[in-house]
Amino acid sequence: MKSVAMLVNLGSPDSTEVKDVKRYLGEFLMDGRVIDVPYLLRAFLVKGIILNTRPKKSAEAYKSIWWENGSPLIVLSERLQEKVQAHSEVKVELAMRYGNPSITETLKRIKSENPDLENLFVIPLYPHYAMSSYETVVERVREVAESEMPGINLDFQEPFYDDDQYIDILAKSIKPALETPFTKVLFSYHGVPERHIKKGDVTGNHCLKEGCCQTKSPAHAKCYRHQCFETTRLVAEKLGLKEDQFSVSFQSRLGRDPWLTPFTDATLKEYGHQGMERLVVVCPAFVSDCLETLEEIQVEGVHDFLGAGGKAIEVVPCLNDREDWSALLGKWIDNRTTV
Ligand SMILES: C=CC1=C(C)c2cc3[nH]c(cc4nc(cc5[nH]c(cc1n2)c(C)c5CCC(=O)O)C(CCC(=O)O)=C4C)c(C)c3C=C
Ligand SMILES: [Fe+2]
Ligand SMILES: [Fe+2]
Repeated sequence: MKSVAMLVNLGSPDSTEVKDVKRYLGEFLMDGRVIDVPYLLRAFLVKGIILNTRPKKSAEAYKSIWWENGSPLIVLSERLQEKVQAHSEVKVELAMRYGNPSITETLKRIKSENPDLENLFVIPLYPHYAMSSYETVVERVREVAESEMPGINLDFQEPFYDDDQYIDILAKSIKPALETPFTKVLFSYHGVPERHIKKGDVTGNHCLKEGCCQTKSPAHAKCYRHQCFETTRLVAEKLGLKEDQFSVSFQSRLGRDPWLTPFTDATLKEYGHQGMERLVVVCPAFVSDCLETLEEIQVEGVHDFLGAGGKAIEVVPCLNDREDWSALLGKWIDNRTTV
């Protein structure tokens, strides 16, 4: 069956100009799986409130991390695509959920370059299931493919939060930071509103109760919190970390609804106040470094920790275009496709 593979990451603005950041945030936040309220209320919140103030502030943040050749997230995703291609027999394409290269533009090009295409294998570049990340990629690809490439078989890589080879690579990426004596490893994941976890609970009655994420349940197939805890547990086990040598927190919240806790910023300040000797931070929800790791953690987070009295902190880079990670993606592609 003639196949093409497509990696999909979140996306970034086209530039750090306020108008481009505004367009990008508009597309991102008008996604009903990100701000999950009825359309009219969402339009009021996003267009009437958020887009009046946030783009200017976000543009400043993007300026502080932007590279000569563009957004780190895009550049790193392109490098990853190139490396994965070197490990795969089938053509590997790249699209972004928001901004460019868009899913629509990419599927149109794939179709025109491969008139005999039968199968598209999609890898959302998220280890964990969240309606605002993994699920929105799957649904958007389905929607666009229905009009741009009807009849083509669609196959999606499942969230890989507990895949043994992925865990091994993540553990290897952290190991060098643990060669210097350390106090703790903080696993900081992107946050989501608690409501999203409850919405994804197929049992209707499992999530966000005492010990829920540690109690076996069919809800876990879509429980972002459980999957983050599992990645943490498996990596900690691989690295031989004791219970008091690691913890989990959630970063990047938006709005006033309850989001997953504990928050990363509060945790970093608390560790700083304790005068912690040496903290290692890793952000496994992101496979590519981006605004949320380079600015929120490496600049703001480090400043918060050291400012509160912490002694030393090291932030582990995301997997980015590591050779072992690129090879694993290439293997997943070749196992699921034929040229
Ligand atoms: C793990 C993946 C992500 C989830 C889940 C997620 C949920 C989520 N995000 C917002 C709001 C924003 N996120 C922003 C940036 C951003 N988010 C992710 C990943 C996930 N988001 C990444 C990789 C990035 C960085 C993009 C880049 O260009 O580098 C932003 C934009 C920046 C800003 O203005 O702060 C917003 C806004 C919500 C509301 C949400 C879940 C409901
Ligand atoms: Fe759970
Ligand atoms: Fe986000």
